Amino acid sequence: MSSPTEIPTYLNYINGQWTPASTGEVEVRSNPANTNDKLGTIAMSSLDDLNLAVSSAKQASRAWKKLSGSARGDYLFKAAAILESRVDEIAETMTREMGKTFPEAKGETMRGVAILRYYAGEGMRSIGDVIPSTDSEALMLTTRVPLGVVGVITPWNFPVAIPIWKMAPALIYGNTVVIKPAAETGITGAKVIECFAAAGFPVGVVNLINGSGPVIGQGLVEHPDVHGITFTGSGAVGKRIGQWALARGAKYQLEMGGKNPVIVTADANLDLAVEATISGGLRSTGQKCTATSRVIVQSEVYEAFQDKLLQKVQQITVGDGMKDGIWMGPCANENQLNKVLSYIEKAKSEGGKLVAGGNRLQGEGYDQGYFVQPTVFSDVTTEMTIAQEEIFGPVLALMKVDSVEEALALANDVEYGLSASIFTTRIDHMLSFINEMEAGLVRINAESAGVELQAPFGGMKQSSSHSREQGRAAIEFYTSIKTVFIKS
Ligand SMILES: NC(=O)C1=CN([C@@H]2O[C@H](COP(=O)(O)OP(=O)(O)OC[C@H]3O[C@@H](n4cnc5c(N)ncnc54)[C@H](OP(=O)(O)O)[C@@H]3O)[C@@H](O)[C@H]2O)C=CC1
Ligand SMILES: O=C(O)CCC(=O)C(=O)O
Repeated sequence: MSSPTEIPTYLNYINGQWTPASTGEVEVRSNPANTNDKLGTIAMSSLDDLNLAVSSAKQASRAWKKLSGSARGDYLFKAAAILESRVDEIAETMTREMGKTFPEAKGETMRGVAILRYYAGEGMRSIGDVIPSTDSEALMLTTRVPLGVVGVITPWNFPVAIPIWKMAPALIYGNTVVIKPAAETGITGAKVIECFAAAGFPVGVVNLINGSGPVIGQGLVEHPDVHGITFTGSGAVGKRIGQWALARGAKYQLEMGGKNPVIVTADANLDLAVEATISGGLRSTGQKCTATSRVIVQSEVYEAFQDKLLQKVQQITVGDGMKDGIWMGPCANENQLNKVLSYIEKAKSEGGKLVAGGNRLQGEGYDQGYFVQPTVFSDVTTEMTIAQEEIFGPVLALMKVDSVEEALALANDVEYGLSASIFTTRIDHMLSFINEMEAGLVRINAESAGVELQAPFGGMKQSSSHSREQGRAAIEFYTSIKTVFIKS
């Protein structure tokens, strides 16, 4: 642990240089498992700094887009190798900066490596179609061109994977990038960019600017030289970003919240369903947009499922994610802790039956951190706040239904539509679920979280701007189609 006078300062990365903010202001980052542990400071930038970052990205754009896809891919392969070589150090920074356990942080960092390699390969794949022309002497085809400068605004909950799954496709398809990571995880963000810098990307192709959302985030969205904005975070901020971007004709992509259900039918393998509910709902302290938060169980197995679930929940070890044997870390920050505690109080006052947890953890090892017990409510009904709003914490709401039809109606009775799971052994239930569930990601006999980098990811309803990230789907956002007609 460093003393406050020794902590390092993480600068912006603009035009190939590590640069302090013109304001001279910094913000200290501390460990949510132990707030006495200070990791370092990040720059709190101004719009002047942002203008420099965007102008550097704009200047780099012409030469970057002229490179072949395979040449751009080589830079991504180099960044992947460097990130992989620093996996332990970057994962430890992530754990100390936002609380996720070290094994999870390591898994996420390796996922970043895999995403970089996947998109490096994209530089060699087809980007268009040949379309028969009505003129037999002409050739008609589509190609794709980059947007130009892409602004990337990312949250704190996946501080390596999300920046990379936005930057890697932006770069491989020929865009230059200005990223503003959540200030909450500005140091992890800076370390990711160190890997890009060390990979030797041409000056200005990748720029990092730390600062607050309302200043730097909004400034990026409103900047006339930023042609595309990709955002993951809250619905409230996302919707405003969409409006600002639309108002000036910029392309935008928003990934926002979820209120993801798991349906457990009477014929389900209950042990499997319990494992997946715990993993999907409580890993990362429930701070995933894909986290399970509603567990809709058929009445025949409701009591048996609840008993098994509670037994497993009691075994969860909560503590500092750097320690061996800890399964669940703290909430990422004080706001998150307070948000979770207030939803717990609301659930109690609205008639939810608290059957596990419900409190902030106190005592040795807990007092300097933002720890909350894994919490389960039973007898939750759909009009209750905890059945409707995203909590982003380790809280599960159990709901009882009499039929699979009722389960599906309940599962769809929210404004979100990101991910959903069903546990069943019956093919007719699987098919009803696939057809009727209003979610971008439907999973059968598997937890609601867990995204594969090569598949499209995104939500329906209020969960996204209806675009998809990751896999080949990313090309749709990061490029424009150009239709070409050639005749001699
Ligand atoms: N879908 C998901 O994966 C996520 C969902 N959330 C949900 O949002 C809740 C609140 O979390 P929070 O971190 O406050 O989420 P925000 O939506 O505020 O933050 C996400 C990103 O947007 C930036 N931002 C904030 N305000 C603006 C703005 N006016 N213009 C442009 N960018 C802005 C933030 O910057 P900065 O933080 O540096 O100010 C951060 O980089 C969570 O409890 C959870 O419910 C949160 C994170 C991820
Ligand atoms: O489930 C996952 O792996 C991805 C979750 C995610 O994208 C998010 O929480 O923002």
